[in-house]
Amino acid sequence: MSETASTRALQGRHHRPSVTTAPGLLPSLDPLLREWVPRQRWFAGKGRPVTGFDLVAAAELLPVDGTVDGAAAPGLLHLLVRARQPGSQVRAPEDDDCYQLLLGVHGTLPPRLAHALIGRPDGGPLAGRTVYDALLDPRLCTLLLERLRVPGQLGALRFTVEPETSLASGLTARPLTTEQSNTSVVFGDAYILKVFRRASPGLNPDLELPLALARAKCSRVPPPVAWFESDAAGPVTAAEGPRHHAAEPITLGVLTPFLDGAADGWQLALNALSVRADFTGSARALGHATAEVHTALAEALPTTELRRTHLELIAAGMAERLDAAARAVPALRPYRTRLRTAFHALTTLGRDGRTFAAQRIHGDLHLGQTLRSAGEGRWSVIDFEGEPARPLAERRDVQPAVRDVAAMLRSFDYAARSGPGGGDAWSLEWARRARTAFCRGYAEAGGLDPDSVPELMRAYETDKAVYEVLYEARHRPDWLPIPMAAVRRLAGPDPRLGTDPELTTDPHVGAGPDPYAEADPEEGDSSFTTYAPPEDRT
Ligand SMILES: Nc1ncnc2c1ncn2[C@@H]1O[C@H](COP(=O)(O)OP(=O)(O)O)[C@@H](O)[C@H]1O
Ligand SMILES: O=P(O)(O)O[C@H]1O[C@H](CO)[C@@H](O[C@H]2O[C@H](CO)[C@@H](O)[C@H](O)[C@H]2O)[C@H](O)[C@H]1O
Repeated sequence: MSETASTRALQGRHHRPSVTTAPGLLPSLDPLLREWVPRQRWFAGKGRPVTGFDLVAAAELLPVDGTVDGAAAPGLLHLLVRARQPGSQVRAPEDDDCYQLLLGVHGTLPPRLAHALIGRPDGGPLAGRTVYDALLDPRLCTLLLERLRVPGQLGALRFTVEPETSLASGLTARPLTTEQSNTSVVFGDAYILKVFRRASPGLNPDLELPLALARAKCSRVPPPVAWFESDAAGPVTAAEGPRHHAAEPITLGVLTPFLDGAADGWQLALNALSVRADFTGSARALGHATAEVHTALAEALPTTELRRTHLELIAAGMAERLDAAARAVPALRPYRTRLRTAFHALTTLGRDGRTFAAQRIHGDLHLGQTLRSAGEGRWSVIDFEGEPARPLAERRDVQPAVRDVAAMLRSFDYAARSGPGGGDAWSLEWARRARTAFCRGYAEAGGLDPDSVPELMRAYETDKAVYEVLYEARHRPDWLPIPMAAVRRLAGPDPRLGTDPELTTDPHVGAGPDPYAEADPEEGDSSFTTYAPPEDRT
């Protein structure tokens, strides 16, 4: 759409009461949303019925009865709704979540948007019209970008542009169709807008950390150029933390430069596995990039020293998550006692007087959160939101940086087990070498050598594997065997059953060679096809 047409569409607002204040709006949408929301990939409360929605905030971004050049034009509604999910036996952090919805409203839906259909309300102010997911409609996405280009306020919505930034206009929108926890739209290969689906009061780390990194001149993370927030103080659940968060704005979406042609680390790893190619050069460069990000975060944002009480609390949190996961996933139960030894080890360290540095970290680092640029082959890190299921306050807390390292090590294991080799001996050795190379790169670039903190690494890798078990059980049950294999490995041998063969290469249980002490990953290994990724030049 041209700039003039999109500007006209934004200005085509009629002076009449907004449909968002009509009392029947949410009741009329309720049955449609109850059917549609739980089917969405981003819906966090899977497995528990939704009995209704409460309206937290609503805004009419484009009038529902607007016209452009005399023709009816789709309306655009912005809603924050809280999903009621009562009667759950286990209270998970995401209970009664608030979701951000962008709804297109039109007379009829063109066939190209059939996949975006939500439904046709029977009554209320939208009776007889078609309501659909606006983020799947390129035309409405382009208009959303126009709104984002202009700093200002619309009701509770606030739009901000980073100072001294001029945003291109009239760019064609391309909604992303990849599997993700939120919804992203690419604009003309210049920007990508990430629209957060779960709306938690408080600054989202996916805005906070990239902004801090950009201001600290760290070039490993695409810098936010514009964002939008809501000042609506909706109902707050215990899961979201202390009440004072209700007064904080809710981060709703962030626009960053799009790294055109970049390939994500997950795909690159699977490609390497499919041709039986070594990945150590890439993994090592990724370790460098991760250490650079950690160093910049430690310089830009508060840090602390974790002592006995902190370590006890961390270990207790890990044990609680293990118990909650074991309640939800019975397959985890036989390993519970042995997994806990990793957490006890942390407590013991604290009691022995050991301390560890803590800082802001990525919080959910895995290969899919890394992008390698097309030309230089330079790694960038994205998606600083943290683990989506954790409360925001916890995701914004300082933590040992090696938690990210442990999470990335899990990702190499995931790639080896889900890739073409399906976890055969060659693939597992590929993962072991990639893990070693990543740790080496991380230490070389100034990160804490993971080999120097084996107890911390084991505890965080265990905690991550437990998180993954729950994540897969909820979202991708077919993938459950992958973290369960790690659980078996990390639990160590069952004294009643003897040694698990996989333990011979485990880094943390002391049963096999220490991969962090491995020879130079760049040294050839005849069992590997040589793989030469473009050099990371920084
Ligand atoms: N700046 C960017 N440039 C290019 N692609 C990006 C960029 N940011 C995100 N992506 C792509 O969008 C996908 C989803 O982004 P991500 O932030 O991980 O969303 P989510 O948290 O919803 O999973 C990523 O896997 C990546 O392929
Ligand atoms: O990328 P998200 O922020 O949505 O993270 C969630 O989904 C991830 C999967 O898409 C999940 O990651 C797990 O699977 C990955 C392979 O798909 C693997 O590389 C990771 O190591 C593994 O943890 C992530 O845990 C979850 O929070």
